[in-house]
Amino acid sequence: MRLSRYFLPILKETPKEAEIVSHRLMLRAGMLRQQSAGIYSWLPMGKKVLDKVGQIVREEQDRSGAIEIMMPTIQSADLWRESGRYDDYGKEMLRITDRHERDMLYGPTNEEMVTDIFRSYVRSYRDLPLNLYHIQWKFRDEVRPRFGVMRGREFLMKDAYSFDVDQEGARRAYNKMFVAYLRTFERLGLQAIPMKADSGPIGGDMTHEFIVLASTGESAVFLDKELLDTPVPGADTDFDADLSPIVTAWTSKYAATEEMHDEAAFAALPDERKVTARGIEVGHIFYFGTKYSEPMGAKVAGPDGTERPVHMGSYGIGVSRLVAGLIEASHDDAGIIWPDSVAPFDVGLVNLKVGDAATDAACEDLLAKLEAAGKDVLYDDTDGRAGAKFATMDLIGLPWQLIVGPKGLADGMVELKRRASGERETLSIESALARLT
Ligand SMILES: Nc1ncnc2c1ncn2[C@@H]1O[C@H](COS(=O)(=O)NC(=O)[C@@H](N)CS)[C@@H](O)[C@H]1O
Repeated sequence: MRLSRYFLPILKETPKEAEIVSHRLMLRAGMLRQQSAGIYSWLPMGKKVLDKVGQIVREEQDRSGAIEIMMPTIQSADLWRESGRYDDYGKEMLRITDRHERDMLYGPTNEEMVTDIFRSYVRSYRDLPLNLYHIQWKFRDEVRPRFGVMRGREFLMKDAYSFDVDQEGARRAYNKMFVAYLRTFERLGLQAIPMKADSGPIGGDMTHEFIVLASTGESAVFLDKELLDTPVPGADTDFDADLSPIVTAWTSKYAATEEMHDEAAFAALPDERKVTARGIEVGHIFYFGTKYSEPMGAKVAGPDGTERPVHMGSYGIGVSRLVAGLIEASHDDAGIIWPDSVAPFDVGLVNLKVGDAATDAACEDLLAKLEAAGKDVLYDDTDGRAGAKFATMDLIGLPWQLIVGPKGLADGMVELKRRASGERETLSIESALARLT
């Protein structure tokens, strides 16, 4: 992509309304534009990252055996009356009426709708287990949306829903999602720790929040340092095997958010293992039994022929929140530092002397070769000053900068910079291509 033909509205100043670094950097790097409180347009580079995050989430859901669907954002209030949540949900729910005066709403989540889909087709335990998910926009009329997309009103969520014949089956579904979440956040380059959450009226131990440690996190968290070294299951994980040993390894050490913190238990840890930090909740998984299947009549006939309501769980990941979370976890004073897996472009190609025939030719050749090798390149072919070009590249956080100027070219050399380490290397064009492809 040539920068001269792209749409990258970089801001020179730091927007004063942005209180946390990810909000500041997303605005300055031309990724995002606020349209109204908590509601944003995703500009080209922001959209690219959002899609890459969503794709990694999708791949790990699919790997675990979950099946993708797409439910609408607008829902009928009738479904929510069946579950009894229409009145409970309060002011967070955006309630609307259509031209026929029918009560509708912009979905904050989809338990009722997915249960309606399930009950319309599934009748037998032989059709279980089943996990349906989608990656869809939600609306929650937060009283105080803030921190940019970290706490928005319209936000992108992956929400999955599992259906099983009994609690044991539901635990297996829960464990699959637990492992899928560990893999997802690791692939995003994040250290996300599962923490026991409040299981509410359902009770039990099957509810965890996945927390990314970051200084601007909204919640205080307490954990055993050994969790930071616990291995994440590999891509060859057999999701049909018993995953409980993995879940036990991650849940048998102390980890709690403020609301669940047990000071005495934490105090029992040796000092060198006590970690107190702030965290960002990037995922939340729940088992809630027959809470929706009972009132909505989602049931299956068991092996003995008797009908029973299915046992369900729901599993959310904040896809748009993750874009901000990634920046909180990976930035420096110069700007964003994207992990390779979600970077909007793989390489920033910088032409230090646009209009100089040799430099232009070398850049065109490098662009063609890198793209032919499947690399996504942002080529800064604008005629700005070198300093401004470097500042932009550091701000937008591409993993590699390939810098081409007439002096280096005279010796057949170019400069390669690794954004994360700041390491710069002068090397031949061939060597640079070899490093990048
Ligand atoms: N206002 C918001 N802005 C951005 N992300 C949010 C917001 N509210 C929740 N999220 C993200 O969405 C994830 C799931 O949301 S949730 O409320 O915890 N869970 C659910 O909605 C369940 N129904 C999961 S299907 C959260 O872990 C968080 O990462």
